[in-house]
Formats: sequence, C-alpha cells, structure tokens
Amino acid sequence: MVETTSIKTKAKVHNLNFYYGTVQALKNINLLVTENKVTALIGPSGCGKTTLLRCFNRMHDLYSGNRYEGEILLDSEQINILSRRIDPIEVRMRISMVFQKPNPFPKSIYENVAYGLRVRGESRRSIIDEKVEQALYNAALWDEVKDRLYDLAFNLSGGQQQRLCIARALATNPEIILFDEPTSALDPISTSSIESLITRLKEQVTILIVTHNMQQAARISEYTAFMYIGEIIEFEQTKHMFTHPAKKQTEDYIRGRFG
Ligand SMILES: Nc1ncnc2c1ncn2[C@@H]1O[C@H](COP(=O)(O)OP(=O)(O)OP(=O)(O)O)[C@@H](O)[C@H]1O
Repeated sequence: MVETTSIKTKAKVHNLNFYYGTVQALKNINLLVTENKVTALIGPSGCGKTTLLRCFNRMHDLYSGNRYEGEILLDSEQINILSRRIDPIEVRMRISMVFQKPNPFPKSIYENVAYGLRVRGESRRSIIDEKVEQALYNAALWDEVKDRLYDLAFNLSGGQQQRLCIARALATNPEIILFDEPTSALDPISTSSIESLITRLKEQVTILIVTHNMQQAARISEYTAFMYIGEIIEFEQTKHMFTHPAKKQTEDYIRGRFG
C-alpha cells in the first residue's frame, strides 16, 4: 500500500477510461499523484503510459474521435480537468509537458521561454526578462546561454535544447510538469544532468514521468505505477516496488523478463 497520511495529493485520477475512437487504451485508471514528488509510469511498449500522461494536459483534445471517461481532479480545487467546461489551454498553462525529443520553436532562446508568457497576455518587457532569466536559471541553463539569448534555439546541443524545453515549461509557473521519456534521445552526460534537474525541480513542482529506463525510475522517482495493456497493475513507493513487487507481472517486467 502507498503511504498517504503525511503527504499531500496534487492530483487524483478517478476511474479514468480513454478511447482512441473505438479502441479503449486506458481501463479504469486510479492513481494519486503526490505534491512535490516524482511519480514514474513504467511498463512495456504500448501499455498506455503516454496516453495516460497526455490526459493530464488534455493533449488528446487536439484530435477528433478521442474520448475520456472519469476524472482527473486537481486536489487544491477539486476541479476535474477533463471536464468540457474547463478550457484545455488553461489546463496546459497549469500542467505543462516536456517531450521525448527536444522540440524548441524556430525562434531565439529568449523567445522560446517567453512564448507561454506572451500567450498568457504578458507584454511588460521587464517582467518577461525577469521570468525568462528565472526559468533558464531553474532549468540549469542560464550560465550557458546568458550571453547568447537571441541566438536561434536550434544552435544549442541536444541536452541544452531539452533544458530549454524545460525552461519553457517552467516559465508559466506550472503546478505539474509531465515528462515523456525526456532523456531517451540524449547521451549519458546530458541524461544525468536532466535527472539532477528533475530531482531539484520537485521542490517547486509536481512531476509525472514516463520512462523505459528502470534505473532512471529507481533513481529519481518516489512513486511508480506499473502499467500493462491499459491498466495500472501495481502502484507503490518506488523503493518498495523495486525490492518487493506484489504482482508477478511487475516482477517479471522490472527484472527484465519481458517488455
Ligand atoms: N492515435 C492513436 N490512435 C489509435 N490508437 C493509438 C493511438 N496512439 C496510441 N494508440 C494505442 O494505444 C495504446 C497505448 O499507446 P501508448 O502510446 O500510450 O503506449 P506507451 O506505453 O506509451 O508505449 P511506448 O512505450 O511504446 O511509447 C497502444 O495500443 C497504441 O497502439
């Protein structure tokens, strides 16, 4: 059992089903996401990790035919972010996402980070300057780019581009950041720097991460959900799951016997 007495729940997934047209990709998902902690989603290819992550910022709304049932409640307000009454753009300001491959916009380093602020209607240069610097600093990129803020983002290395995407995600002060295999396209040194960054970021933000890398889940997450064919098979404190998996499927997966 996950110990929940002295910790604060940031989001609660309640009886969530998700359909791509007629194909059901998520089945009766229940999950607690703890504030200021890292929760990892693991499981074999095609089990629904990315599908679940994308429910959290309503990415599926961008394609017709997709359908949610159930709720994702943000606990501070008990609002169901899947409700049609809630604007998906507003959800994406509060819950931002970092993708597998770094995907900076074809703009300067500065404008990449300023983007979300401008979308929010911020036009005061001094405020944007301050928030861009803060986000770059928090993404551990400021020292490397402070003298080249107006260079094109594509001129950065892959690891730097991923930290820029993290800065872009941080600029609007989100409550949750979703990471979809954020290091799978990176070399070991860049991977290690992103992992350290995630560990530091959880002091300010709640983190949900999809990873194929068991060692990574063990290193950086406090909680892990093991998924299989659209369901959560086991949800536990990471240390516990990796040492005492309750289900045979979980054990087989984390011991590398399938997936
Ligand atoms: N746009 C789509 N339309 C129809 N089915 C989809 C779509 N995207 C994903 N699926 C299906 O939904 C299921 C879950 O896919 P998902 O990408 O969430 O898995 P995953 O666990 O993230 O996989 P991987 O580790 O390979 O990225 C799979 O069976 C997949 O084929």
